[in-house]
Amino acid sequence: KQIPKLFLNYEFNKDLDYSPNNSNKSIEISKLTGINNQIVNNLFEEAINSVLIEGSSNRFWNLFSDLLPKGLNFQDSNITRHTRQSNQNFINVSPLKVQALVQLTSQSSPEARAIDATSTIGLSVSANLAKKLQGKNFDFNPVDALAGLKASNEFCPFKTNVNCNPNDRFQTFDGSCNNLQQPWLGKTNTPYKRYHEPAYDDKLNSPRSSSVLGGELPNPRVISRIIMSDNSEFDQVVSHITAFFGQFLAHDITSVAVSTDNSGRIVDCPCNSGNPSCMSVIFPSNDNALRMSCMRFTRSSAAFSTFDCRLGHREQLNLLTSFIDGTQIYGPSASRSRELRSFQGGQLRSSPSVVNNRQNLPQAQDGSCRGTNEQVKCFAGGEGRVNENLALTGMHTLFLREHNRIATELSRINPRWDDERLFSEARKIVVGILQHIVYHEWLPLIVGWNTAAMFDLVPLNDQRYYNGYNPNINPSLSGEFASAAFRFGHTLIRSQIKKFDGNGRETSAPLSIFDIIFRPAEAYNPNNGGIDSLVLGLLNEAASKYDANVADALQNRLFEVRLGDGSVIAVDLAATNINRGRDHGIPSYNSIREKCGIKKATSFQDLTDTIRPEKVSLLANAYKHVDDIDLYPGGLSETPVNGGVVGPTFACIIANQFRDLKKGDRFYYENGPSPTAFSLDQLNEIKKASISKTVCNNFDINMIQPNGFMQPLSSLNNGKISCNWLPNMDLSKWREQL
Ligand code: HEM
Ligand SMILES: [Ca+2]
Repeated sequence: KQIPKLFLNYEFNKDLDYSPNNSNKSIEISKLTGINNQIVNNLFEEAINSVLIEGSSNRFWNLFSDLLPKGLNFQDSNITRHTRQSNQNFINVSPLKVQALVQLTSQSSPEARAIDATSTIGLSVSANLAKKLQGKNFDFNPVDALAGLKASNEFCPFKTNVNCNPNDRFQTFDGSCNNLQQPWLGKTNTPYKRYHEPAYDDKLNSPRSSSVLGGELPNPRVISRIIMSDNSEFDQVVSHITAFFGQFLAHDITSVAVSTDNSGRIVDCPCNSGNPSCMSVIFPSNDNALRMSCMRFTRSSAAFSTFDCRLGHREQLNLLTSFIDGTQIYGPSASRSRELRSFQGGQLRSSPSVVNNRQNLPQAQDGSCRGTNEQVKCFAGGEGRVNENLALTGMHTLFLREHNRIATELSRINPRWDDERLFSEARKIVVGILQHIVYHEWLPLIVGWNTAAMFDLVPLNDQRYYNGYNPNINPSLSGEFASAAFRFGHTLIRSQIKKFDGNGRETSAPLSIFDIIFRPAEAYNPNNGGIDSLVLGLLNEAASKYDANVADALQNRLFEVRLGDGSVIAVDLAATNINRGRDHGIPSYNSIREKCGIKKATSFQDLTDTIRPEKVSLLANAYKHVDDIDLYPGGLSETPVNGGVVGPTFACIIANQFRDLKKGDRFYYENGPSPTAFSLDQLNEIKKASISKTVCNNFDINMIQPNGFMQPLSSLNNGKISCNWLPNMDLSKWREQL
C-alpha cells in the first residue's frame, strides 16, 4: 500500500491579501492603457442597459457612483427603494426556517436576501461589461479591470461601520467585532473567500462546465455512480462519532445561502426550468439505482466578493459565523440566542428525555421532520439543520447538556451571578471546550499529527498563552473548504448505527441511517435507550472507510419522497457535491493538488503518487482528461495521509482553513492575556476537556475509551477505562473573588 509522502509546499501563499479594502488585483480605471474613462463609461452604460430590470438605463447609474458620468440626472427607481427597505431590516434576522426536503441549506434572512438581490445585479453588470471589454482586445485582463469598479455605497448591502468595544469579555453571536480592525470579518451573512482563483467558465459567474478537451464535463450523477457507489468497508481506527462531530463542527462554521425568490422561498428547479438559478442534473435513462429524470438543484445565491462591492466574480454567502464559536449551539444572532434560553440560572431551554432524567433539546414548532405528531416533534437548536439526522441531533444534545451542567455548577460556585452572567460564562467555557476538542483531539486525527504540527494547529501543552493571533488573517471560510474538502465526512457515514447502553452492550437492533434522517421518532422511543443509546453507539462502532464511497441512503435515497404515481424524488449527495463545486467555480482537483505542493499530473498515470491504481482507473473511466477531474471526487479518491483520515489535498485545504480559524480568531481559547481571555488557571482546566469526558459528564455511562474519536480497542492503546480516570475540569477556578 502506497502512502503519500509529506509535501513541503503545503501552505497556501501567506502573502495573499484577503482584506476587503485591499484588492491586490484591481486596476485603477484611469491607469488602464488602451482605454479611457469615456470608453469604459459607455461600455458600462451598455452593460447596465443589458441587465435592465425595469425602467430606463438612467435609473441604474446611481447604483454605481464611481463611474458616474457628470451631468446626468436621476430619478429614484424602484430598485433602489427596494434595496433601502431591505437595508433597514438588517438587524432583524428572521427565526430559522428549515427547508427540509431537496435543499437543505437555506435559512434565508432579509439581510441574506438583500445581499443576493444586489449582488446578482452587480454580477450581471460585471458579466456584461467583461464580455464587452473582452471583445476589444485590450492589453489587460477584463476581470482585473472590473475590480477597479464598485457599486455605490447606497447600493452595496454590506454596512461595515460597526462600533466595537475591545474590552467586551464575551463575543457577539453574529461574529461581528471579533476582528477589531475589520469588524465584519467572519460575521454571519458575509462572503466566502477563495484560496485560489475561481474556475467559472467566464471567470465571473457561469458554472464550471467545460472539459479542457472541449465539450461538456461529465454528468455529476454518472461520476457519482462510477466512483462513489456504496460499499461497506470500515475504518480500522476511527470511530463513527468522528464523522458526526465533524458534521456538528461544520454546522458551526459554514452554511451556504441558496438562491431565493423575492419572497424568500428557495428557487424551485424542476427539470425543464429555464431559471438562471437552476442547475438541475439530468439522470441517465438507464439509471437503475434511482429512477428519476433529473435531480433538482438550485444554485447558491450570489454575493459580492468584497465588502465594498467591487465588480468581479460571483461569490457565495455564509449564513453562519466562520469562527468556531458554538453558532450551532447558541444561534447566529442575539435574537435567536434569546429564543433558545430559559432565562433561569443561565440555562438553555430543553425538553425531558423519555429514558432518563437528562435533558433533550427543546422541541421545535415547525413541521419539517417526518413521522411527527403531538408528542413527537422536531428539535430546535442554534442551527437549522439540527434535525438532519438523529446522530447529529445527538451531538447537539451532548453540548446542550454540557452547557446546562456547567451553568448549574457555576451557579453553585458563584451564587450571586445572575442568569445573564451564568449564561455568558457557561457559553464562553463551552466554546473553549469545543475548540480544545477540535484542535487537540479531532483535527490531528483528520489531517494527521504531522500536518497539524506543521500548521501550528496543536494546542500548547504547557501553561502558557498562545500568541499567534494575527488580525490580518481573514477568518472567513473558503470555497475550496466548504464546497469540497470539508464534505469528506460524507464518505465516513455508515448505513447503519448501533445502539449501546452505558455498560457497553447493544440495546437493540441497529438503526438504518435512512430511518433517522429528518425523523426524530427514535428519540421518543422509551424502549431502547432513546437518543442516548444512539450517541453511545457512535463511540462503539467504526466509521466507514475514507474511500470515496457514499452510503446508498445518501447516494440514492436522500430526502426521498414517493409520489402517488409511483415516481420518486430524491437527492444524490455525492452528485450534489460535485455539482455544487461547479456552481461555485471551484478549480479542478489537479490544479488545487498542485497548489498543495503535489506535482501536477499530466496524465491519469501520474495520479498514482496520491491515488491507488484501482481508483485512478475509476477516475479515468469517468473523465476524459486528468485536468477535468472535479476537486471533490479527486480528493476523496486519495489514499489517506499517514496517521490521518483524509488524503493530502484535503489535508492541505483543511489545515490551511483551520490555521486561519485559529490565528484569525481574537477569542481563540488559548489567547491571552487580555480582558477577554481566560486566566491561565482557567485555561489549564479547559485543556482537561475531551470528547470522552464530555460524554461521561452527560450520559449514563461508567466506562469509555480515553480517545472517543478512536475505537475502544486495546490494540490501539485505547481500551475502555473508568470515566473517573479521565481528568475532571475544576470550575472553582471561575470563583469570583469578592
Ligand atoms: C447523514 C449524514 C449527512 C447528511 C444527510 C448530509 C447532507 C448534506 C447535504 C444535503 C448538504 C448540502 C449539499 C448541497 O446542496 O450542496 C451537505 C453539505 C455539507 N456537508 Fe453534509 N451531510 C451529512 C454528514 C456530513 C458530515 C459527517 C460532514 C463532515 C464531517 C458533512 C459536511 C458537510 C459540509 C461541510 C457541507 C457544506 C455545507 C455548507 O457550507 O452549506 N456532512 N450535507
Ligand atoms: Ca461559528
